[in-house]
Amino acid sequence: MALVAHHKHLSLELLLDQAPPSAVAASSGSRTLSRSRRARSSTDVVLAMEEGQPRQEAALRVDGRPASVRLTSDGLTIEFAAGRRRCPWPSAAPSSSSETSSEGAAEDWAAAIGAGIEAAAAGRPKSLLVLLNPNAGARQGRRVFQRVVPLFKAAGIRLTVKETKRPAHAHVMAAGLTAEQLRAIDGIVCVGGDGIFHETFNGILEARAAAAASSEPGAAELAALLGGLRLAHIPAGSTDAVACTLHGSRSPWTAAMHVCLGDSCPLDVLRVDTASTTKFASCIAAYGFLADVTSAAEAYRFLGPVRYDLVGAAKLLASRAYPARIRYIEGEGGEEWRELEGEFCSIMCIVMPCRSDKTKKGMVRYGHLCDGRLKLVLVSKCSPLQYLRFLVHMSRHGCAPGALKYVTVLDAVAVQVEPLGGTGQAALGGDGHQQRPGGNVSCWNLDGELLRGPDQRIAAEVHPGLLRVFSRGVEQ
Ligand SMILES: Nc1ncnc2c1ncn2[C@@H]1O[C@H](COP(=O)(O)OP(=O)(O)OP(=O)(O)O)[C@@H](O)[C@H]1O
Repeated sequence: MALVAHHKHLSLELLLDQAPPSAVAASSGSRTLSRSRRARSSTDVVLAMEEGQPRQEAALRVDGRPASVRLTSDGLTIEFAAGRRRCPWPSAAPSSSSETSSEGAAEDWAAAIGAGIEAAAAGRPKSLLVLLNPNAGARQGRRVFQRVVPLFKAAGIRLTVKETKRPAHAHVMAAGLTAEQLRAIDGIVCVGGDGIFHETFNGILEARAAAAASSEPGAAELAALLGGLRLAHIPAGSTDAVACTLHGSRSPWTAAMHVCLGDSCPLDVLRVDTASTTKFASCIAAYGFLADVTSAAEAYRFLGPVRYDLVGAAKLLASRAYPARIRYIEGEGGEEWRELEGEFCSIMCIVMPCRSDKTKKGMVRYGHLCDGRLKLVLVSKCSPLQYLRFLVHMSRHGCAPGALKYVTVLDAVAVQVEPLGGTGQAALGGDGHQQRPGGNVSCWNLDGELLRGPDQRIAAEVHPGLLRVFSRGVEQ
């Protein structure tokens, strides 16, 4: 039995093994069961039922995307996501409401369609933990989240919301999730900037590694539950490179829609080891210019996101270069370590394309979410004007090999960096770097979070698909 809805812009199809009994009895051949009326959207849908078309699968899809159904006093309400050319998703899920011929028929249809959705939408989450940073970006985290809550409600998703109270709180909350708490959720939604997403997945991966290494009873289950979690980023921060890269848009509705629809894809993660700690980055590990800007901008947080532009301009004029020794294994079938040494304004290990308002096509234009590689970008010592040229070029075209003489771009799977300023050890001062006898030492910036500590030598390696995220990648 198939339920088909016709509309000039939409196709809606419900495929069921078995029709609801009373609905089948009420129909003969192909007939219109109910007529639609204008609801919250301008979409008119006519539901028609066709008999004698046995199908193997059960699904309710509108334009190929899963939809949900609710039985209200008005009749059936079918809610679905419709893409638009300029804004990928609408500001609220459009719905179509249909008047049914009788209350009994409406109930039968609601039950049948609901069963179809259950069967078709196995990947859609039912319950989510929300970690919200109210101080992210322009302190609009709560307001942004309230605007997308109706989407989660429409999709029938239960939300448990926890706000962060201080830096690193998301890390602690994620790392402290018990097996019982994890069994009750299908994923974690991070609301804020790249920082809260970074802290959350670092907490998850840290707890997962500890559980995997433990022989305690229940540790294996805990590791499996942590490994099965999907993460989402609803953008409300300063840069929001994670959401921009996962969905090609900085829209919170787009990000929320991908969660509601249960989209899922693997994401590469960079493991960064220092002598004393292990951290993970999903976007970028950067030494030099970016870390100096992030570190100095901390003092101007009250200015909001504009602090990065102001501090960035000052750091550009100062244009520091840092001596370092770099070893790397090339991405294309490489096994041997290669080595180079020099003075660099910037050393960047870019894991995902890193799209943002400043680099709309990505810092790495043709990068992937899960290709097991990073782009090693080395900007050799240069003048402020040359560095500005690099920034403008990267913002327009991304980092590509051979584009600028003083910029080296390499495909790699593993990188080791040893700062050679002074003793190779940085004691971080207020502005993130400190003059040493023998040269300067900067610090590492992982997804916008500074890697504090005296020893800035790192060994970094890409772990393909270590995380799962609510995304389908960027649709062209
Ligand atoms: N309640 C809180 N109060 C103060 N800081 C917090 C709070 N919750 C999280 N933080 C910290 O805020 C920092 C930035 O968070 P986030 O990335 O979400 O926002 P952002 O505005 O985009 O920040 P950034 O520009 O630094 O990336 C993180 O280092 C995090 O530890």
